[in-house]
Amino acid sequence: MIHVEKLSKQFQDGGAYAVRDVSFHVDKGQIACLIGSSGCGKTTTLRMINRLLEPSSGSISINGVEYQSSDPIAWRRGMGYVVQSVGLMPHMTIRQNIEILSRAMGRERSERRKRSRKLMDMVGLPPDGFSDRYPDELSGGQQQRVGIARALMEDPPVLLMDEPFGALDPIIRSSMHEELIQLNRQLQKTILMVTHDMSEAFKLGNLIAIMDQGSIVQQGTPRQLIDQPVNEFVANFCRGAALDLP
Ligand SMILES: Nc1ncnc2c1ncn2[C@@H]1O[C@H](COP(=O)(O)OP(=O)(O)OP(=O)(O)O)[C@@H](O)[C@H]1O
Repeated sequence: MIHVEKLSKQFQDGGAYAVRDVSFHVDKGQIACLIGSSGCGKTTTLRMINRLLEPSSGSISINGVEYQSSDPIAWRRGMGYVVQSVGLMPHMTIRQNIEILSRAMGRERSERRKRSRKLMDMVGLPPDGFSDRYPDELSGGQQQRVGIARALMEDPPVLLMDEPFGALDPIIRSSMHEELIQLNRQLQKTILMVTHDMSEAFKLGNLIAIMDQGSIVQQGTPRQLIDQPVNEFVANFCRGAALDLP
């Protein structure tokens, strides 16, 4: 579904690589996690997939369509993007925030209403109580749910998530994890998530790619990484988080 091949990014010609020769494949319905320490190239990889950044080299395809051969706007509409800061419009109600893209696309009001209400229910924000509230009247976890509903509004097959739960306290974070797993069982989206939390990656990811200095050091299922780490760096990453695995 998401196929990335030898993707690289240098922000300056001849400069250091922010991302170097990154390749991975995420199947439909899977959740893949990119994990690594700060500055290792996770966000840059996600931004290239969303075409917010032009790769220096390499290829990306979604469902067999190469990004070079597709229109950037159409490409971006095929994926929802959820970021840690959520980025809700403070002067718009929750419903308006969720509907923002479909309104810009000229979808009919009744169709929009129906879909945004369904999504609010799905992410655990009953529409009768939340539709007309403003973002600053919601908790961090509730705002994050709005961000997820907004990303799903146009029903994109792919969800890109950049540290979506990073700002949440551990208890809310854990319940958001459960909800994301449930949601994905229902919707069968293909999710690529950036995190720096290995427990989160182990809990959510069918595929985990550990990055260091722009490159993937190892990728595999949680079990593969724990049982066959390629080096001490991977073993260290897995050590603490592995205790939570069944
Ligand atoms: N616009 C830019 N211009 C120049 N260098 C950049 C730019 N954006 C990112 N970089 C550099 O690219 C490297 C990778 O950054 P990136 O944001 O992808 O890391 P990250 O793994 O997402 O980090 P974090 O976990 O801290 O968000 C870093 O060295 C960063 O300084």
